[in-house]
Order: sequence, then structure tokens, then C-alpha cells
Amino acid sequence: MSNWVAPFLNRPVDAVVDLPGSKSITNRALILAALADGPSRITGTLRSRDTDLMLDGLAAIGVGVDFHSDDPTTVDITPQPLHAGAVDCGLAGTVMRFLPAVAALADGDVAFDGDEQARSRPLDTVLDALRSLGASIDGRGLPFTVHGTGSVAGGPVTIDASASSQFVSGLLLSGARFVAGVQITHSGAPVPSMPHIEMTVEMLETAGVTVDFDASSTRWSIAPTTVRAVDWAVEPDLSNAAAFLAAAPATGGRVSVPRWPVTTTQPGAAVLGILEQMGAEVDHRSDGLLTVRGSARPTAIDVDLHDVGELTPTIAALCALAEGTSTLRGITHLRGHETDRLTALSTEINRIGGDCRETADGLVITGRDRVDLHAELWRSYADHRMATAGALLGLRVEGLAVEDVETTAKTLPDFVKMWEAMAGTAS
Ligand SMILES: O=C(O)C1=C[C@@H](OP(=O)(O)O)[C@@H](O)[C@H](O)C1
Ligand SMILES: C=C(OP(=O)(O)O)C(=O)O
Repeated sequence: MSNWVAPFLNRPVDAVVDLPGSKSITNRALILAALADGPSRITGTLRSRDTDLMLDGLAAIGVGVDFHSDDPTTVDITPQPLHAGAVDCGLAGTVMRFLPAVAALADGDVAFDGDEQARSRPLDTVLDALRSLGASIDGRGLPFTVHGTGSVAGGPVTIDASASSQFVSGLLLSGARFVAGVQITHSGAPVPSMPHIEMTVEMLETAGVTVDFDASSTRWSIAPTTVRAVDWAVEPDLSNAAAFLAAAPATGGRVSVPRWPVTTTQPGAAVLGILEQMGAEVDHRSDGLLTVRGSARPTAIDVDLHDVGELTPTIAALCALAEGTSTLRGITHLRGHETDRLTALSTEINRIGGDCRETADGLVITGRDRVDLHAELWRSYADHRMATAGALLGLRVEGLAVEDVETTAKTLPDFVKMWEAMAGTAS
């Protein structure tokens, strides 16, 4: 675990940053490929801790995983009969919430564990739902064991998915393989991160699985059907792009990202509208090059991030530098992310001299001029997005060190190299 002094810039940033594949698309493509009716090739696969844990977990229960020797981002997935094994979830929500339903289809016991910090992430909803759909599972959270019998009865299930959209996505991704399919009803406060469920639905439809859903986003239904093999091309990770793009308004500079998709289900795309509201300019060229330009100091915003919670650390860091008081709403569920992100962000922003207050459903942040902020150790709480938020503030706060910067490997192992290259300080 090392402290990394983030690059400080007293000039505007000017860089092009090419991002690797999306974590969310990669881990969905891997599950769908594992359950499909034939082999699939995935290109642009993100290679990071979360996606390698998914690859390892699938391989541990029998799925064929073959990397191309000359390109580690191209992987061939061959479905095989699923058997007993052990799965390490690390701190990955997508692994701990998507793989149990796959494991229930295995013939044998599948033991799940993960990082100490993962044990406090909400999970019992998925395990209870699978039990009520006919699976046999010991445990209410990590560690737990799925006693797979080779099939899952499936059918109707009511869950409260207000703590995480991944509860719905996890059941949908395997639901077509259940004997009676799956009919999910959500009962509770609104489900967060709805675009991530839309991503699940769109990828299922691409694999030939029809999902019926209602306009109020409380019911999703899948009939038992074959999951067709698809050769997936993974888009760049737009949530990881957010911190790099925010460097433009943070320094009054310019950051471009190639291969930005014209249409996407990735919630990370919402960062563009938010940066525009904060005063940045956005340009998307026909060749896919996306550019964000900042000029004056960013302006404060009042924004509901319920649908795009994973952008919060980046936006909060920018708000700490903005002119005025910002309100970030609709993000209670962030208390169950990698860490309690509302407490972590307010603690760290206040420790460097900022002004951040937790509210019932978010944060209120009064921006400070950079001269009023001071370099302290920015703690990461084993949260990749806390580390990248620290790096963003480090561009304006000379000497700010980010603790445990290696935690960025959860979704972006090359973060330090890429950030230093963006800042023009790479050795
Ligand atoms: O399904 C997915 O790929 C994700 C869904 C969201 O989870 P929550 O609904 O728990 O916020 C998001 O925050 C996470 O980073 C990835
Ligand atoms: C919440 C996140 O991850 P996870 O998939 O582990 O929930 C995230 O990446 O911001």
C-alpha cells in the first residue's frame, strides 16, 4: 500500500486519454457468454481486479476461458457444464451479486468469499431471492455457499432493490436459464442506477433474451429461453473517463477521449451534462473523439445522482473546487458501495480544508479557492473512486498524497501511469 503524491498543475491540462473497456459491460458479457449456447469472443475486455475476479470465478466452476496470447483484452469464452468450485469476489459488487445465480445452475457446492470490507456490502436480497426461486444457499452474506443442483426452479419473486440495481441485474442475467424463467417485482424505495438495469436488458436482448418490463421500473420478466452466443465488443469505460474529463474544468484545460460511443447505456455518459452544467464545453466529433474544455473556475450545481451514483466521487471533488455551494442528491445507496462514500468524501474533503456536509440523501459542498485547500494524506478506504477523486484534487492542491493508490486496480490498473501522462508529469 503506497502513498502517491498526485501531479500538481499550475497550468491548464491538455491531453488525450484512451480508456480501456467498461467494467459493467465486460462483466455482463462474461456471464452471458458463460450461459450461452456456444462459444463467444469478447474484444476490448477490461483487464482489472473486478473483471479478472469474474473471469477466475467462471473458470473455477468450469467455464472455458482462453486469452489471446498477443492481446490480453481478447478472450474466448466456452460454456461447459458448471461444477463445484470456489469464488473470490474481492470487493466487486458485480461478482458478488451476478455470480450466485450462475452458481445455482452448477452441479455441486460453490463457496463464495471476498475482502473483509466486502462483507458489509448489501447482499442478502440476492441470496434470499435465489432461495425463494428454489436454490439452496447457506449464509446471508459473504462468506456463503451455493449448493448447486444443476437447475433452478425460477418463477416469480419480490425483492427490495433500493440498495442496489445489481440485485435486479444479477437475477435477470441468469433468469433465462431457470426452469420457469424469472418474474421480478421490486417493492420499496426507487431502484438506483436504473441505466445499469437498462444495460442488462439491452445486452440480454442482444443475446436473444426478451425482457418484458413496465414503465414504472418495478417489474421485469423473462421466459425460459436459450441465451445466444454473441461476439461482444466492449466500449471504453465512461465512468472511469469521468475523473480524467473532470481534469479539464478543474484546471481550465482540455481533455479528449477517443472512441466515445454515439449511443450507450453506460451511465458514465451523464458526466458530460453535469460538466456542462458546471461551465465546461463538450464537443463530440464524428470520428468519436470527445473533448471537454474548461475555462473559468467550475460553477456549483444542484444535481440528483440517483441514476449515476458511481460518478459521485468525481463530481464531489470538482464541487470542492467550484464557485458556490453544490448539492448532490439521491445517493443514500452510496453508503453500501466500496465504502460509505458519503462519509468518506465529507471526511476527506474537510480534512484538506474544504467544506462538505452529509445530508439524509447526499452531500452539500461549498467550494474553496485552491489556495484555501492544503495538502494532507487523502485516504482511499480501499475505494478506487475515492483514490481517483483524490488525484483530481491533487491537480490543484500541491503535494496532496493519495493513500493506497493501488486500489485503482479494481477497475483501472494503469491509473497512475495514465494520470501522470495526462498531467504531462510521466517520467
Ligand atoms: O451493474 C453494474 O455494473 C453497476 C451498478 C451500479 O451499482 P448500484 O446500483 O449498487 O449503485 C454501479 O454503481 C456499479 O458501479 C456498477
Ligand atoms: C459501486 C461500484 O462498484 P461495484 O461494481 O463494486 O458495486 C463502482 O465501481 O463505483
